[in-house]
Amino acid sequence: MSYTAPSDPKKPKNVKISQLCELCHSRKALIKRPKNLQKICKLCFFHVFETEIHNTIVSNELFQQGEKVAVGASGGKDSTVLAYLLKLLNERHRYGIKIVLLSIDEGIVGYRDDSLATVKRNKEQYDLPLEIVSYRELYNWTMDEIVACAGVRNSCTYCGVFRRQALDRGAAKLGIKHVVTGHNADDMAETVLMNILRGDVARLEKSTAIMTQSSGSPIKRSKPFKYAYQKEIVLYAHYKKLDYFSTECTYAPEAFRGTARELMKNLEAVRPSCIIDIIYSGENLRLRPKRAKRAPPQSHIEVRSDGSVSLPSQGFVDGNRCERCGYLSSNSICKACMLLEGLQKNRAQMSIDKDISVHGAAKLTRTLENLSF
Ligand SMILES: Nc1ncnc2c1ncn2[C@@H]1O[C@H](COP(=O)(O)OP(=O)(O)OP(=O)(O)O)[C@@H](O)[C@H]1O
Repeated sequence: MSYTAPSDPKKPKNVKISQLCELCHSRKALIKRPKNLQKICKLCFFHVFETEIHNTIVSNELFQQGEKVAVGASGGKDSTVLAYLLKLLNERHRYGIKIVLLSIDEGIVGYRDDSLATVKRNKEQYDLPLEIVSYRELYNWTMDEIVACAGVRNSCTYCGVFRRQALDRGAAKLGIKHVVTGHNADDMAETVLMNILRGDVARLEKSTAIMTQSSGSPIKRSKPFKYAYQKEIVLYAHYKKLDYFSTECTYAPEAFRGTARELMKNLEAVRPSCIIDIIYSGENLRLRPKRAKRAPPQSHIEVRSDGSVSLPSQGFVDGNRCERCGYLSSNSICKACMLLEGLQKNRAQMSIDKDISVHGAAKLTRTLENLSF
């Protein structure tokens, strides 16, 4: 096939045809796309990455003109790129949305305080309003205190339940009904895999939805990065020189999620498309209709053998309010309040044990190790 000389005046000299970008055929390829191994230049990478996110937004009709949207901003790579890109695409394609950064301060010293400093800089860099809501003000606990009381094993469960509710409450405070998060394709494939491995069909059914809404809540959540590979998000942040916080959470990810993540990484190394393929499989799974007869509702918090926590399920009623905190909840008592109750009991028990302990710190350590809900 004959090669047509590019019209790009910046065409590099002394570059072999095989080294040229596979899309524009004029600039030198610098990036091997993790998604499809295509060799492309930096500008074409920016263009395809931004276009793919725009296509996801448009084809799923994520936004409406005039809508106020809160970006769940943690200061990490995903949400930083999301905030930057949404602002860019909103201006370029006139979505007509109003973007606000919404950060949750979980109270993890040496981690969240540093990442929040990044979000505060992003606020200035992108000229977007920022709202910060803390676990301390909502629950009177910080994650550091929760881990000291309940151990590190279930920290992700506490943090996940509290963060979901905190994002909802933060959005409600701002009069916003749509929260977007930086969950990416890797996160989604990992969740599908985890639910398959656990046989958790109820969660499996919902795990690939781009837009979700908790029963009883007026606030919807969406994931514009549903099809974006983590490695491409990192490359984009790197080449755009975005200011983000790259330290992992002080508390390790939930044991089983960590294993699923490792498995996903190994699969991706052999077959990069498997991330999208798993999402595609999840999207097309059709589960058998549920049988009318259901197991009696679980009335206690169960700790599974893999270390994860299962919360009791009750009859779902839309528009309900939690009897304790008064916030919208599909259950009579919301999950956050159930977890808080367990924590309060543990705190009381711990202080009794501490008082009567003859071995002081050793006894307290033993108590922490034996705690379960
Ligand atoms: N403290 C927080 N405040 C606001 N939003 C958050 C917070 N933590 C997580 N999120 C939202 O949930 C998404 C997924 O969070 P996760 O903890 O999996 O982090 P992640 O994959 O490392 O993402 P990121 O790189 O944005 O931190 C984030 O991209 C962000 O939109």
